[in-house]
Amino acid sequence: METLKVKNLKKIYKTKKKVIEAVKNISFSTYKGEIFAILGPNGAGKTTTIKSILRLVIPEDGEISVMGINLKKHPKKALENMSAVLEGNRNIHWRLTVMENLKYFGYIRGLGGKYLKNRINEVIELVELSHKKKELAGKLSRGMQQRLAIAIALLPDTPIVLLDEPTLGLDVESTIKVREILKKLSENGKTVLLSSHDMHLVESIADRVMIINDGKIVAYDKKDNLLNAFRKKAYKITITGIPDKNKLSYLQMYGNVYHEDGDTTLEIQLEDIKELYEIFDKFKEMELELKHLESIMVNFEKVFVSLVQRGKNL
Ligand SMILES: Nc1ncnc2c1ncn2[C@@H]1O[C@H](COP(=O)(O)OP(=O)(O)OP(=O)(O)O)[C@@H](O)[C@H]1O
Repeated sequence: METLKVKNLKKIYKTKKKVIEAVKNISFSTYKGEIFAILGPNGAGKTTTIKSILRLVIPEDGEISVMGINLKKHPKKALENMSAVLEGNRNIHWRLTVMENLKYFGYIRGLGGKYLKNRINEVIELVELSHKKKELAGKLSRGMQQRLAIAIALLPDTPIVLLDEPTLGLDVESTIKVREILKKLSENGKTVLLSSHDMHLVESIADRVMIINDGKIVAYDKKDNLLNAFRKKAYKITITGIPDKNKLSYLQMYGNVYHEDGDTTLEIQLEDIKELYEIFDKFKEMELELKHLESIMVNFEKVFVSLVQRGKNL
């Protein structure tokens, strides 16, 4: 079931000095029970996309619907279906305890009575902060504060949860905890939309990924498809021995060359698998002996760097 639909989103910021096209023309959908990650370098437009969905910024163009409800026409109704954890610590009150924070923000959101009491117990357990109920939020570790912010956002039990850089600045242990929480949310049928720089987070939990750069979509697919497409085109070729300088510089035109156990290894990325056969023909011609061929192990970081920083297409 489609939960969010974003079509041709455009957002321009105008400052005195310049006009910034933060989001140029972005379209995507999210579905029930999935973790959808927006990945991109600094300034790519991730936060702007999330804020547009939450109507915290008003886009110049595009259509957004939330659970089938048009956000522009029925903002209140559409927004009721989403909760969000934005960057920074402003989501919690440092001078209130964990419990007080949950009650306070629950009341602000119009929740109360039995529902709020039960829901507080559920979310506090989910984020594993039951043992810190009476602790001042300001005294918690950064990771626990983030878990509290997530718990607060979850109080209204909405079908969609948006998180901007949920693991930014967290240590490894807290990152793993947040990862587990997000996984549980998706297993419970929620749509989890997150933005991140954190390749490990995306690799470990995202179902689908949208990579954006400079306000535009660079890739939009299932995470496994992105990894597989890349895997098919990245190879490590070992050549027997160490060829002369001329042949070495020829190899270097193709990619990264290094020596290992008296042999020579070439790492290449191909646009098309056909190129591999052309390379083998050329090797024959140059009397280079092919010893071994294997696909390179790829992680998401490699996919990301290749797509964004080198501007290569899969
Ligand atoms: N309020 C604003 N006024 C002017 N320009 C802005 C504003 N907010 C964002 N921008 C600019 O819009 C572009 C996209 O910013 P955005 O914060 O959406 O990117 P991001 O991918 O979330 O990056 P980061 O990871 O650094 O937060 C950047 O060039 C940024 O400088």
